[in-house]
Amino acid sequence: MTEISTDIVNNTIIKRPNNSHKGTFGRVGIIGGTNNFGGAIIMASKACVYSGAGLTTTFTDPVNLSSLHTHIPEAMFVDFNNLDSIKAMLNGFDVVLIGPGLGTDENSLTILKTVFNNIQPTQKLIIDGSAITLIANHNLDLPDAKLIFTPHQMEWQRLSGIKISDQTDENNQKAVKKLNATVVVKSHHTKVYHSDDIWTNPGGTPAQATGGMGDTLAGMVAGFVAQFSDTTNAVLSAVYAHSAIADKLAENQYVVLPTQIIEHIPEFMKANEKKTES
Ligand SMILES: NC(=O)C1=CN([C@@H]2O[C@H](COP(=O)(O)OP(=O)(O)OC[C@H]3O[C@@H](n4cnc5c(N)ncnc54)[C@H](OP(=O)(O)O)[C@@H]3O)[C@@H](O)[C@H]2O)[C@@H](O)CC1
Ligand SMILES: Nc1ncnc2c1ncn2[C@@H]1O[C@H](COP(=O)(O)OP(=O)(O)O)[C@@H](O)[C@H]1O
Ligand SMILES: [Mg+2]
Repeated sequence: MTEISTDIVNNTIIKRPNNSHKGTFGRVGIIGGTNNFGGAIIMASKACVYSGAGLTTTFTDPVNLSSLHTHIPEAMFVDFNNLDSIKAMLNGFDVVLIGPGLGTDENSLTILKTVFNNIQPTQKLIIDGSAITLIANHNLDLPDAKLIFTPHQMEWQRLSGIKISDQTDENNQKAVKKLNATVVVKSHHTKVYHSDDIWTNPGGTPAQATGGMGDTLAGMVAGFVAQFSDTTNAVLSAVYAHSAIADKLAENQYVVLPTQIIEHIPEFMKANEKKTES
């Protein structure tokens, strides 16, 4: 087991090339936010944009539209009930994130199945929150894509069948290999599993125990994976950055809000960028 180091982070966040444009930094589609979970998709979308993704499109319930644009006008909007739009647009994304606030009703299931049936093997698909619960509840087959899961311990129990008390590295790793995915098992001491490798996140604080904290992480993972070529290192760097920002804020705050973490992402990335252009 390896601790995620600042070396990984500093070598992942590259200095941006001068001859770049928004297309250089990835196109991301983010899907979720039923009418009662609009905050989740707004936080995920904002975290993705603030992490530097070039173009972010949010597929959500139309009830969230004005709120989404008030908080993050940089994100584009598509009605997630329009399955034809999902089908037509999905393959234009480098990265798709599905699940924050998606909900677990029939409509949510239909949206998830539409994504699974249309995603391509070359695309990166991040699966979080309700989408994980839906896969477990309906025993869904996973699509052929580059899969990244970001469950908390109960979502991991639902997906893997491993009770929280039995979630040892050995048991988790066996389940991860069957999924053929990168898995971020979130807790007060988050671990990242990929093939034979296991990383532990050195940071994190109970000041982070607020709804929306994982939605924010999922958006950061999407933004990092969209920009940085080594996908595993991008995931590790997002996990590290999320808690490192929180730890810093917690020096002076009893509670750290997800939206406060989001505001500090660009500053963290600047302080931790690679010193030479690559
Ligand atoms: N503002 C918004 O729009 C928000 C929208 N949200 C959206 O809501 C959807 C549902 O997600 P969810 O995580 O809230 O509910 P669920 O999947 O039932 O899991 C909770 C159960 O798991 C248990 N548990 C055990 N270990 C745990 C651990 N380490 N971390 C966390 N939980 C742990 C826990 O145990 P307990 O706390 O009761 O002890 C409880 O029994 C999802 O789409 C999400 O994106 C939220 O993000 C909130 C803000
Ligand atoms: N006590 C804690 N110490 C460190 N990190 C925590 C603690 N409690 C929660 N977190 C972090 O907050 C996030 C919670 O994710 P999740 O439960 O999916 O939140 P939500 O779905 O409400 O957005 C994870 O990244 C987890 O590691
Ligand atoms: Mg969550």
